[in-house]
Amino acid sequence: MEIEVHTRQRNYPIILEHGVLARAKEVIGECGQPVLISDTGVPEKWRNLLQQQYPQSPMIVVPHGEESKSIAQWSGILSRMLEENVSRKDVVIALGGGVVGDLAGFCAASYKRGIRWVNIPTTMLSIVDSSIGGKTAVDLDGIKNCVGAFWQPSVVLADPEVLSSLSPRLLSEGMAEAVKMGMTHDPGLFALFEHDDYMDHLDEIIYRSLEVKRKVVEHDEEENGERMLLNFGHTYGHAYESYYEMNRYLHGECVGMGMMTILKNPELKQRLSAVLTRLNLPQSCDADREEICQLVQNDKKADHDTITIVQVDELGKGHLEKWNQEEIREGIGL
Ligand SMILES: O=C(O)C(=O)C[C@@H](O)[C@H](O)[C@H](O)COP(=O)(O)O
Repeated sequence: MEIEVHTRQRNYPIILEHGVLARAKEVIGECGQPVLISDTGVPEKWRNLLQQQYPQSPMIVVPHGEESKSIAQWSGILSRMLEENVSRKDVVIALGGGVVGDLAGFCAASYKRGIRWVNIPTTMLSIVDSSIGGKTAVDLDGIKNCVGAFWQPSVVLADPEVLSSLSPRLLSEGMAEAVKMGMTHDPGLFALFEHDDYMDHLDEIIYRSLEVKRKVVEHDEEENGERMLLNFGHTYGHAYESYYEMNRYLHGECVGMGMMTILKNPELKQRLSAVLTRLNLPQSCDADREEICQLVQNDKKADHDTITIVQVDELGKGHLEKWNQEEIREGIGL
């Protein structure tokens, strides 16, 4: 199945197809001398499957984990690309989860003022969420995604087969982003998680999430309004990630806790809690609340005294609110 994403920067297809990684080269077509970027967390069989199709291309493999989304890794990869004589006609191919996509995408966005890139997500989180929309970034001084650019990929290859090698924890954290999109935009998507057989609907979960994301990105490519809704759960979620120095909880786990922190409607909160329990996702943590408030106030999206947060009072209808310092404190029960 092909989903076409229309943006001002460029239009591109998401190819959602079982087994598409095995025929990546055929689908991608002419792309100069590609540079492959992956991480040590991507099983060798997937890396080999891509490398076999591009035997002449260098594959740059960074260590697995959020620490790789750094200025040091970014600059190291750019130097390597220069060394490999990568030209403006060549293409970066990212194979991995959100970290690889964000890092490789930002390398593509910044190298020689921007070259094409292809994203091949290998985690649930990156398939349903981060691989589309063109947000590329690295972290700076503990602030997530502080340095980056909107740089849309040229093709996204979403192959659900790669999920077979994912741990249950990684699968669940990715589901958290799909749950989020259900909460803000698609009650039917959320409802799929309210039954124990949700894994039987994996393809539908992926498709519906991609459709939510596509529509939002098409309406608001650079996050001036509607796209902010995709930040549901992220304001406190990013603060939890920073508090634990990006290594105790996974991104999706923090988003789950962030949604529970911010949600006020008791009935919805109960439904979300039941879904998170089903997915084995944490709902709260022992972070110091004063420090969390401080981190929220320093969020890159805070606007001096206020921050725009996303609230959901009715399932499928996220809305934006401006919160001041006091409301941020109240939000976490201080
Ligand atoms: O694509 C978007 O827009 C999103 O907000 C998706 C988020 O789930 C994702 O975590 C995103 O990378 C966060 O972006 P940021 O702008 O808060 O750094």
